[in-house]
Amino acid sequence: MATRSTKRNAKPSSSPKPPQRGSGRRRRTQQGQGRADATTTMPAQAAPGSQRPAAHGYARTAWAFGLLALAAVTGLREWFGVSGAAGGFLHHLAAGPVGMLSIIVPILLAALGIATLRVHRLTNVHARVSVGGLGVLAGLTGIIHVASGQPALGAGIAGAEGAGGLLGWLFGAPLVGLFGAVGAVILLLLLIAFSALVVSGRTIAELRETAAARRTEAGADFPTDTWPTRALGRVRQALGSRAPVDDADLTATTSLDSYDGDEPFRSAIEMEDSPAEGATDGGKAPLGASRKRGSGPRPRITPGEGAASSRRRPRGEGAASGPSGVGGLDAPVGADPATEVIAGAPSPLDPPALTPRGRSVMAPGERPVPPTDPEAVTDETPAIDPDLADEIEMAGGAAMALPDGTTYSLPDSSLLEAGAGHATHTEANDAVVDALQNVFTEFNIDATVSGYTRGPQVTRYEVHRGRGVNVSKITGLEKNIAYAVASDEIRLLTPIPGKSAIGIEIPNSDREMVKLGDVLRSGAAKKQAHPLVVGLGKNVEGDYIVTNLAKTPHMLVAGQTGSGKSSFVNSMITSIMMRATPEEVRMVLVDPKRVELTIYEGIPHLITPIITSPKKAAEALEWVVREMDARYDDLASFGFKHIDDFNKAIRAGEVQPLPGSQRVLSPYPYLLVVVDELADLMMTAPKDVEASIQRITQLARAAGIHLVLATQRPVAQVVTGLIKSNVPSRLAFATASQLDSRVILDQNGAETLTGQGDALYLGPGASTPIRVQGSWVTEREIRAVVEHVKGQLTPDYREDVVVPEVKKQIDEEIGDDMDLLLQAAELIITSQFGSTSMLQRKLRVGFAKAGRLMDLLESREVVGPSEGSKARDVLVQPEQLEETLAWIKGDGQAPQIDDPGASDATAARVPSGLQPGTPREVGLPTDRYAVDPLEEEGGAPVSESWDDESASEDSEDAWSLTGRGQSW
Ligand SMILES: Nc1ncnc2c1ncn2[C@@H]1O[C@H](COP(=O)(O)OP(=O)(O)OP(=O)(O)O)[C@@H](O)[C@H]1O
Repeated sequence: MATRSTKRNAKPSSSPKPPQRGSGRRRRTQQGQGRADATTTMPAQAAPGSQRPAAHGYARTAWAFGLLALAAVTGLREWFGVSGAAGGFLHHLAAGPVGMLSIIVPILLAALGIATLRVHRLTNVHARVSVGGLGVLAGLTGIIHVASGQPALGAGIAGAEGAGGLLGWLFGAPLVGLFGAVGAVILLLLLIAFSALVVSGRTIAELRETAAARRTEAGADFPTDTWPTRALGRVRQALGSRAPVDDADLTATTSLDSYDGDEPFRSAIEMEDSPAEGATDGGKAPLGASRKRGSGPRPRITPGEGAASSRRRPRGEGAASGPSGVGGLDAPVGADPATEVIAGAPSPLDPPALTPRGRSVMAPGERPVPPTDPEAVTDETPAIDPDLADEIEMAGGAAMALPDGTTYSLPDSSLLEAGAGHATHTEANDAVVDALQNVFTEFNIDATVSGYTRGPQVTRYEVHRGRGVNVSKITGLEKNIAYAVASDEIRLLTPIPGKSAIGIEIPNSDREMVKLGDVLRSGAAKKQAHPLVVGLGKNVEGDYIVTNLAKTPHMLVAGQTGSGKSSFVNSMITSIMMRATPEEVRMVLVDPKRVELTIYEGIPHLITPIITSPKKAAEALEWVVREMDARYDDLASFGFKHIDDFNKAIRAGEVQPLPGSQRVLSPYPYLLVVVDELADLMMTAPKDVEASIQRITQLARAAGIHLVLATQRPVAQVVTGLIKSNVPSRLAFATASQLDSRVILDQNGAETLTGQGDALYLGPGASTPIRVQGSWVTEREIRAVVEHVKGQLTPDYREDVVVPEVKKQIDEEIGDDMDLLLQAAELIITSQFGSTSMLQRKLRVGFAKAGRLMDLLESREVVGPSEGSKARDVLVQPEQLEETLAWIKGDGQAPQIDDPGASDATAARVPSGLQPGTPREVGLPTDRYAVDPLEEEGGAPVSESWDDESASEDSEDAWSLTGRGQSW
């Protein structure tokens, strides 16, 4: 934070400034290798992760070794009495402060030495352990002091050294004086207990949970409905002034401080605080004045009022004028912002009315001149703060015990890199302002570009119309504006939400990347300890945005290929790994594309291995529905409306299992179901998938189950009306057409996005989407985080999520002809007419193929063996059609053949317990139909012929014999 405020105070100035931390890093990034000399002048501690001065490293090492040496000599003296002239001094050093506990002093010194070597930055955890440890030591030495007869200090230090030392005297003597020896010991014991809790970082409720879990592991030998439990329940009831309960009513729960439904103005989105918002103009700030940024207002860039005015001031080199001056836009997207366009920006602490140069009044017609001092470029990147995990823990994140007795640690935030700085103003922006103003002048429209706010991917230019100018006149210029700024991806906002101004969003030629690490380290993310908070990105005003999936509560993510969906899904899963323990959040990942999510295989947050088969995914969704129902059953029987309240009550020990139940209640984790390609699922089992999604989305929020559905095919067949109406949050990346945009957002807009993470986010209940540049996390970062979480715990998969697939044994002979074979079987069974030539005609296949199909049907006992030119016997009844088709496909059992006559012989051949789809054993001459006899014999109909054979029996159409009406 110090870094940021330092930067904000920095005003562009020609006077040399002392180099500042953080700016050096950005300067390096921006100026590239060519400015190596500049970077070398920066202090080495400027960038986190950069090399520290050698002296600093050795000082720490020297301290560490000094402590280890002291531990060694003190240990020799205290444990073995081995020492030289310094023996007495060493003893006083160890025993003076803690008396008899001097024997543990060498161990403490050694631990301190090792910690000094290993820990490079003191965190809250270290502070907590140190304070707690000191408390334990004080309690112990105090008790020793009391137990040793409370030696007075006046009698000499030797007495104290043989008792509790100075520390024991300090704590023991006053307490004995005030409360007597027994009272003092009780207080000191309590001090020890409390300090031990502080060291462990856990609360009593958590310890109870762990103990309960251990009891379950140890078996059901621990009865839960014991008299102490009942007595405790009564005491609680009495203390809480609740209605008296009998033993059987111990399941009744107490009221919590707050319930999930208590939160007014619920919103999934969280932005950074904006203390100055509205302060400048009573809440009607023009664009830019409302920019929210950490601890200060974002500068509002106020360009000149006309293109002519821009000529009055010299422009920086490389800046062109007029529409052609949009030359900045010609720069390659993603070009190094430092070398391309970042030339200067106002200090973020300047009042909004100030120009980037810090002048308080801007003359009409003047435009801000890009300062050349790189210090003036706003570096919005928060310094790497490795305390994200600690902060989440301190903010209430539950510590998770690991099987080896240690605690699960969230990944260190330094695993996610920091991004380059954020520029609030570049020359490219000036060029666009000129171009816009020229368009208004050219078309004789009284409108002014009064300011702009630069986001990572687009800049929003604010246009104010003159008196009596119809807004539609300005919006009607959309195509001309696009032409002038040489971009077909402009987006008009009429008005900018909350402002009387028209917004024109135009892509930056010098786009910035939004690193997930920066988003998760931002104030917006730190404000919330909720484990389902994910880093969304940055909005057009440059504010970091996070969203809480628990409030979302289900999200549709869609956009054309390459638009940034998978990158968002990666950011989302990584956010969760960074902020949630597997005890808090479990995930079901569905990846029909097979490659997108493989990287997460084996993380302990998974509840089932990554699902790649669409069919299994459909089953998994059904499992989610079952899980949701089970959770609802619990909520109903314990009287809660939301899983959060239920979990809170369990943690507080306020929910007891039903009498006679051996169950140990434990909090339910949130369940996040991510489907990376919904289209694949909808193609496999549209009805089942849609029904499951509908049920989950309608009910699952209260059960702590949340769905994220991603697709690159935003069409009505995939994102059906039913799904849309139940998935309230939408994240639209660039789409190919307005139609696709409407499928996702119910409005146009996504078709104008620039791709590569540029997105519109429509929160639940919102009508206007906000534009976001999605956060970006590299595969290297993901691997580091995955490695960290996998290194601590292996996943504990639920076996019932996906039913193991019974391997189908489909005859290889069928190959690609399954569809034809099924059609042939249907024709023959429904017509009860086993004619090869009928198959030829109806399926439009050659004789050889029809014959082969007939042989395959014979092998599956659908028809009997060939009887020369006669039609074959059909062995399966029409009512067995479904069964038979399923069996041919490899599902289900072989249909029962009970034709006593014709099939006797063949029925005897059917082995019982035949595997689905397995052909029955019949000898098949492989080349029986190799040659079409029709062709071979000049077309003479020697084989079965539909007309001839059907007539051969009694010259009647055989089809009509089936009683199914007209022949085909
Ligand atoms: N937030 C982002 N920041 C910077 N670049 C991004 C971002 N998101 C995506 N990109 C760029 O766009 C490319 C495509 O993104 P991604 O793979 O996420 O798209 P997709 O929509 O999932 O495509 P597909 O459907 O084909 O998998 C990425 O390789 C990356 O170069």
